Amino acid sequence: MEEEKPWVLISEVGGDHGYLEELADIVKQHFRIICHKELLENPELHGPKIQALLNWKYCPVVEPTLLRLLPALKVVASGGVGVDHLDVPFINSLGVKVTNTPRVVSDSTADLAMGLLLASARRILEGHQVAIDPKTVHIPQRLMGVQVTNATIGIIGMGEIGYKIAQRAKGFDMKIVYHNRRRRSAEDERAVGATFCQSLDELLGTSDFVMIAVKFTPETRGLIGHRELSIMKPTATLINISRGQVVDQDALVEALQSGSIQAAALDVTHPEPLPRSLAP
Ligand SMILES: O=CC(=O)O
Repeated sequence: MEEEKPWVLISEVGGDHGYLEELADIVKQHFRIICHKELLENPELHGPKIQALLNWKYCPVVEPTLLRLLPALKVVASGGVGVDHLDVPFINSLGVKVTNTPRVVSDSTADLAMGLLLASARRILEGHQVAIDPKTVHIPQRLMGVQVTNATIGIIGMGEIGYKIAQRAKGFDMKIVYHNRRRRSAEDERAVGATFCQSLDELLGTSDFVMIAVKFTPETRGLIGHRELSIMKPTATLINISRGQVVDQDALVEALQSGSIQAAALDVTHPEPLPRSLAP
């Protein structure tokens, strides 16, 4: 019976930040869904029934004022790996657990990382522009791009996703170097042909593609700034699949404008989306 299902709060079904109908239908098999708007219409009535809150990075729903309306809440279940959009200590202090979905998105994130690398190296977006806009001047040499085969990829952060990127890079005959808090086992290194760089600077100075795959933490905030970008080769590309805040964005814009690096391929920015003035 519907009444017996536990109540779960989600932002909305549909809309910009909401759940797709078909996903909400899966949730409905196990839960009674209540949306944010419905809760706020009568928080005294609905708030105490809610035991779970479904969330993900783009869902700006978990604030202290909201959580205080939910005395029976047991879990905030966040889709994806990163939980940096949540104040985990505060949520835990209310006796509420926070869960995420590690591993589920690792393959697709590694695929995307390679997609960005290839799109940038092979000028796929520029080629698309030429194909769809007859006014674009077609200078074939501009679309020649840079070679991926035999180029060096430097992976910063060799966790689950970083390692999967290395596996893919091996398939492209790339030379792989990496920097990580902990060195991977000799067996892991051998399997993908990766060489450990004790120093980040060494990786930055030798890589044609610098791939940022670190977790976003206070230690990795601003990891790549003016100094780090200045060490990179002028022909190098920076790829970021971590979080926008890992890179000093002003420094990156400057490095690109001055030609101190060649290109950047970004899955993440800060803020997201970028204001029109900064968007490419
Ligand atoms: O950005 C996506 C994630 O953290 O899973």
